[in-house]
Amino acid sequence: MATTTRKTAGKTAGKTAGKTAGKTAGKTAGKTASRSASKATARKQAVKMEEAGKATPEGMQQEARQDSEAFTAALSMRLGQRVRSARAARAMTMKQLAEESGISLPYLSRVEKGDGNISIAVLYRLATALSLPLEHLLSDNERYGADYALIVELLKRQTHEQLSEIRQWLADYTAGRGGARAQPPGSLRIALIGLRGAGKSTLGPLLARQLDVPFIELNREIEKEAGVNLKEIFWLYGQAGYRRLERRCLERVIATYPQVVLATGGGIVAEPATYELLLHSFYNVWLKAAPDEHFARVMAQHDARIASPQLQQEAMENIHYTLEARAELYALAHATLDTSGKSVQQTLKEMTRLFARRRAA
Ligand SMILES: Nc1ncnc2c1ncn2[C@@H]1O[C@H](COP(=O)(O)OP(=O)(O)OP(=O)(O)O)[C@@H](O)[C@H]1O
Ligand SMILES: O=C(O)C1=C[C@@H](O)[C@@H](O)[C@H](O)C1
Ligand SMILES: [Mg+2]
Repeated sequence: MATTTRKTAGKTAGKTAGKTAGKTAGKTAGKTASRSASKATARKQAVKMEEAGKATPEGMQQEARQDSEAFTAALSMRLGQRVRSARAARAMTMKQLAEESGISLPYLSRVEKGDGNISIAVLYRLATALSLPLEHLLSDNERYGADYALIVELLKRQTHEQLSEIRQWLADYTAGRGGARAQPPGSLRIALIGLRGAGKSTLGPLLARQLDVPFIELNREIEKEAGVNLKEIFWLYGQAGYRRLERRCLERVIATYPQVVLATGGGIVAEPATYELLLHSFYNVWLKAAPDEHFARVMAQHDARIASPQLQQEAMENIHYTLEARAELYALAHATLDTSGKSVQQTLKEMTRLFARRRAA
């Protein structure tokens, strides 16, 4: 009885929401003739993107800059295809899915055709009715084949420690199968990672001199590649453009230097594909410091730029929350050196000891 009541209530709420969403979408589309014409053009472009294989996240991001309507249409189409194929895999009719999810049949039909500006609440109801995690409908996992979804499920059942081992094992396994990224025998690629003021640019050249290997500052390589400075790169190409250049330059450093000390940009760890490549191809050292120390060091370097108390407060807060958000990622490094309360020379000594041990091992 209780279940029936809950189901009915859910259905009614769902139907209303679905209908409203449908109506709103309908109203918007039908408002003016020119709007529906541009919608049709967007859909045509979306089909072209699909045919040209550009409906990948990267392709869509590029296209998005050119035409955001085509991007939205391509996204809706993909979503519709995923709903349709998940429904088909469960041998559910459209009517059954509409009933189970509490979404009106005409609206579901539009969603499946890629013609519904679907809300997250409706999407959640569809995912629940299909007994799928919400992200399944949003991600482009189908690109990776049927094994991928099963591997993800397997991984979800592992502990953090087991996942760490599995990642390492996978890295070795792919390297053993000719992965070009592995460190060749005798190679000594060291990457320094950490937040602003960690000491990557200060300690990097000192360590490289001691080990008698080249020192590379990744941000300088990125500037050389782009032909403009970092500030202009962000201004011209945005964060995503910077990340693409970062990836390309990292690949070039790997291909060029079997031995190197690399100072990375602080945000490299937030880009999973690039960070995986870095972890895979370098011995990574996290230069760790307390947030207050990061702040004091950055202040000492740029005090003219953050002179007002309000800006100082903002900078301090920024360091705190960025470090908190990245700590788990930085901690994946092969070694961590806590530099808080230590001089440059003390930290350098610790690094030297670390690599003497590694070479001896
Ligand atoms: N133990 C220490 N290790 C490293 N640097 C230290 C230490 N103590 C003080 N410093 C000072 O902290 C500053 C570190 O700045 P540095 O530019 O090397 O950081 P970074 O990691 O390259 O930052 P960014 O991400 O902004 O490039 C330098 O001025 C350095 O002298
Ligand atoms: O910590 C960061 O997010 C960044 C640090 C810089 O080195 C650059 O890599 C970029 O400005 C981003
Ligand atoms: Mg630096």
